Amino acid sequence: MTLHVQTHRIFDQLQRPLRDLRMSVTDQCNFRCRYCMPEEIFGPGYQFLTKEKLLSFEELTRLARIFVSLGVEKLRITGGEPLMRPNLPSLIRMLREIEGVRDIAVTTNGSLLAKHAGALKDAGLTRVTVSLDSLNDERFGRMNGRGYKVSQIIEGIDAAAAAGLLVKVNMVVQKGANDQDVLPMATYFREKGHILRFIEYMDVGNSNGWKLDQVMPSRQIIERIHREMPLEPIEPNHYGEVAARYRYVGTTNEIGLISSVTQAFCSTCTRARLSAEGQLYTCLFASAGADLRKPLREEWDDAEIRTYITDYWNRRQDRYSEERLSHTPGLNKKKVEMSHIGG
Ligand SMILES: Nc1nc2c(ncn2[C@@H]2O[C@H](COP(=O)(O)OP(=O)(O)OP(=O)(O)O)[C@@H](O)[C@H]2O)c(=O)[nH]1
Ligand SMILES: C[S@@+](CC[C@H](N)C(=O)[O-])C[C@H]1O[C@@H](n2cnc3c(N)ncnc32)[C@H](O)[C@@H]1O
Ligand code: SF4
Ligand code: SF4
Repeated sequence: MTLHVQTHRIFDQLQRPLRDLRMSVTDQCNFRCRYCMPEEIFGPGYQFLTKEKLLSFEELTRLARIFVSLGVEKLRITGGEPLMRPNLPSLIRMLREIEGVRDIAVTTNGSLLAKHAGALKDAGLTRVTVSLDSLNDERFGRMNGRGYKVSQIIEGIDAAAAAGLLVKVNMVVQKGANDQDVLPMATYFREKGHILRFIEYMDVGNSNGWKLDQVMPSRQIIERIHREMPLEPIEPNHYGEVAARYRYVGTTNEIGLISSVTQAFCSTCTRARLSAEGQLYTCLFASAGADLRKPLREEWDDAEIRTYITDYWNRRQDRYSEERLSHTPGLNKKKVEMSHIGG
C-alpha cells in the first residue's frame, strides 16, 4: 500500500527549500572514531539514550510522512551506527510506503553490513553509503578507536554490492592521520567501481579537538589524484548536491569532494536533521533543536506538527560553514555532537 501525501513546499529565511531529512535512529556506535566519538568522552560511563527516549519506527514514519508533505524527497538513515538499531529493515519497509519519497539511503560504518545487506535490500533499500577511512589496518584501527579491521568493512561493501545495493564510500581525510591513504583508496575504489567521496575533516561537536591545520583541502586531494589518474569535473546530479563530482578521464567512474571547510555550500543547503530522540536541527553545527517527540507523544494532530515544523524552518538562517570561512566572531559556541545528530 502506498500512502498518498499532499505536498506543500516550505522555504527558510535564505529562500532555501526543505528537501532532505536525515534521521538518526540511535546515538550508540560500536566504533570510537577519534573525529566523532573519542573514547575519553564516550567511555564506559557515557549515558546513551534509553529505549523509551528513542522515537519508535511508527513515530519516525509518521514524522517522515509529515516532512514529505512539506517537500522532503530524500531520506537518509544514520546514527550513531544505524545497523545497531534492531530490525532496521522494518523501518525501511515502512518508509518505502510513503508516496513522494524519491530516495532512501543508509549511512553506516559497514561493520555489520555483511550480516544485514540482504535484509535491507529485501526491505526495499536501493543504496548504502559506507564510511571507510583507510585500507591500512593499523591506521584504520587507530582511527576507528576499536581496532576494527579493514577486511570486515570490505566484506560489508562486497555483500551490499552482491545483494544489489548501490554502494558509495565516504572517507574523512585528516592530515597526519590518513592523508597518505587518498591515492590507495582512489585506486582501489576506481577498480571496484564504487563512488568514493572525500570529506574534509570538520569541527563538528565539542569533543574532537579540531584544528584547521588538520584539514586537507579538497583542492589538494584533487591535485594528488589528478597527477596519477587524470580527472575532469562533471555537473551536479541535482540542486544542492553536497559532493562536487569529478570523473576519471575516459571512464564513467567518478569521485566526490565534500568541502564543507574550504568551499562551504550553505547557500544551497536543503537539509533537516532529526536526532534519535526526536530533536529537529536545521544545521549540522546547531546548538539547539526543536523537540518533535513531545508533540508526537502529546497526540498533536498532523496539521499541528506540520505548522510547528513549517514555522521552525521558516525562521532558519543557519550558514555555519560560510561563517567559519569568513571568520565570523562568536563561532566558538556549544554544538550538538555528530553521533547525536547523525552527520
Ligand atoms: N557541513 C556540512 N556537511 C555535510 C552536510 N551534509 C553532509 N555533510 C557531510 O558530508 C558527509 C557525507 O554526506 P552524505 O550523507 O554521504 O551525503 P549525501 O548528500 O546525503 O549523499 P548522496 O545523496 O549520496 O549524494 C556527511 O557525513 C557530512 O560529514 C551539510 O549539510 N553540511
Ligand atoms: C556520524 S556518522 C554516522 C553513520 C555511521 N556511523 C558512519 O560512520 O557512517 C556519519 C558520517 O559522518 C562523518 N563524520 C563524523 N565525524 C566527522 C568529522 N569530524 N568531520 C567530517 N565528517 C565526519 C563520518 O565519517 C560518517 O561518514
Ligand atoms: S563516524 Fe560513525 S562509526 Fe565513527 S564513531 Fe561516529 S557514528 Fe560511529
Ligand atoms: S553548515 Fe549548516 S547550513 Fe551550512 S551546509 Fe552544513 S548543515 Fe547546511
